[in-house]
Amino acid sequence: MLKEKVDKSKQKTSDKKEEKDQSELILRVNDLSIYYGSNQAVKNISFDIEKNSITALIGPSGCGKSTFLRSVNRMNDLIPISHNQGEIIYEDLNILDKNIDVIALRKEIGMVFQKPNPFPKSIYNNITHALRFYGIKGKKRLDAIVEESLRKAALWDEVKDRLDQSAFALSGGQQQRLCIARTLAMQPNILLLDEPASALDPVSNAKIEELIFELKKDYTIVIVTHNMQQASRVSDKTAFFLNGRIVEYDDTETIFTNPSVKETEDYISGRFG
Ligand SMILES: Nc1ncnc2c1ncn2[C@@H]1O[C@H](COP(=O)(O)OP(=O)(O)OP(=O)(O)O)[C@@H](O)[C@H]1O
Repeated sequence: MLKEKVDKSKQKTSDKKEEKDQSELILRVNDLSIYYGSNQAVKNISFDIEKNSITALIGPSGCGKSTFLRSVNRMNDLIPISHNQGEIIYEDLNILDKNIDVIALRKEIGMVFQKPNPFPKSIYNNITHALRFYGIKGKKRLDAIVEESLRKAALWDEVKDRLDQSAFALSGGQQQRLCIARTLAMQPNILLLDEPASALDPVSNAKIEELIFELKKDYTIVIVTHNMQQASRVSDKTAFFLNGRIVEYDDTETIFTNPSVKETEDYISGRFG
């Protein structure tokens, strides 16, 4: 759908090998810089994200992780002083291109925030709200999507008998799984998770972590986390951000057992940040 909205001819590449390589990648970040006014929060970062992988973004507070994450589904557009340079290539299109249909983009690239933010509606309507906005109708169809998304978010068994109750009657952990279900209902390709478990109790935290691992089969996940154990347990790749730059990006196992940069080692061993 997103592809229909821009001039495809400009974006095509004729290089077959490159096409093959790209088919295994879902995002390619090229020389991306993001500013708030004159403050450069993200500085010339370049890296690739593979399909159906979990990528953890780690680094001390204020180093640009959330700013980068928000740029992937254009949430930074909501901050008037924010502007950027460079590219984030998704399906041969530059997400940052002004001609991109941002509504369609956010359907394909969903985001879940640190604090659960359900709508002041029933559990059922939390899931169907956006579906109706996108023209998906019919009780049978909506019922099926509600059940499927709640099952995927490991919440169905806990709420199936009270779908008409307010989402606010759920615990924080359940509310966060509802927010994940709401995002999954849109059938996204990529899930952006900004510290999705950090505001939750340890049991809910563990449930979300288990869920993230499960979801990897069907989605590409990019997660910002301050929890080093969590990053090392769930992710395939880890990017270490420092002062707006990616200092090291590698397989998670390498980052956590044999990092090549001293700052990475200092950070993951708790010596700063
Ligand atoms: N809405 C905003 N307006 C202006 N500056 C912002 C805004 N959001 C973030 N910044 C600035 O951008 C820089 C990077 O912030 P960002 O929130 O991306 O870091 P972070 O690594 O995600 O931090 P944390 O781990 O604490 O969430 C910081 O200097 C921050 O002050």
